[in-house]
Amino acid sequence: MRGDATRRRIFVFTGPDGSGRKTIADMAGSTLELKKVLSYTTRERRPAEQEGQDYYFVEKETFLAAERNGEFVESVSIDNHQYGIKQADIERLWAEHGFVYVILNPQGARLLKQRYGDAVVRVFLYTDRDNAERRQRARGDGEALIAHRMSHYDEAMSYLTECEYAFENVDIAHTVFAISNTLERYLNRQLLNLD
Ligand SMILES: Nc1ncnc2c1ncn2[C@@H]1O[C@H](COP(=O)(O)OP(=O)(O)OP(=O)(O)O)[C@@H](O)[C@H]1O
Ligand SMILES: Nc1nc2c(ncn2[C@@H]2O[C@H](COP(=O)(O)O)[C@@H](O)[C@H]2O)c(=O)[nH]1
Repeated sequence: MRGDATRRRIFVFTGPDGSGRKTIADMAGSTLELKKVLSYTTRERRPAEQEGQDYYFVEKETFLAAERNGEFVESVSIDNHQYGIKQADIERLWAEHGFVYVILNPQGARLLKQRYGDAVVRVFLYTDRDNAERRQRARGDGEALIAHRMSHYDEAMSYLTECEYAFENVDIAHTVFAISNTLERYLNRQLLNLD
């Protein structure tokens, strides 16, 4: 059975802003056929984003009611917006698919690890400050927002040593290949355990 405790893993992609977490997580997730656990957020949807594919976009009142109801396994406030992952979503996808992934900031990654222990495998992605800034600028982010995010760069980087794996994301294809190889071994190990 795919969802039993020995086959459940949640791969958490984390790291500083601009390191390429979303890009790499979605490519590695697709390569390894992992299911994505979507976050709920109160921030506005960006033009390129789709409801139910990038996030579940909800009103603040809806988010807070779910939070009071204990539905989130972790929730954080970033730049006055709420973000969170629901326990029911993780457990449903575990039951259906076994191997899932999420994209979280280091604070959320830490909370998820506390909650699910060995089922959580954290993949820390990083790049140097110049690259992180350049990438945000290249996608059109404003200077004030970039400066604000970069003020958290050192704090986010300090989480690297707590994570199970860390990869410098220089070349996208190379990074996805290295991560997929690493996590593939995880999936195979689980398959062998069942034999
Ligand atoms: N190795 C890479 N080389 C060049 N550009 C990259 C690389 N990885 C990602 N990018 C680009 O950098 C930008 C930021 O990537 P992404 O959105 O995946 O980062 P993130 O860590 O999720 O950051 P944020 O939370 O700020 O969105 C995107 O435009 C993406 O296409
Ligand atoms: N702890 C959590 N962090 C989350 C969640 N969903 C996204 N994120 C992180 O938020 C920031 C901003 O994301 P953006 O899409 O608004 O640019 C980024 O660091 C994400 O990784 C969540 O549910 N919990």
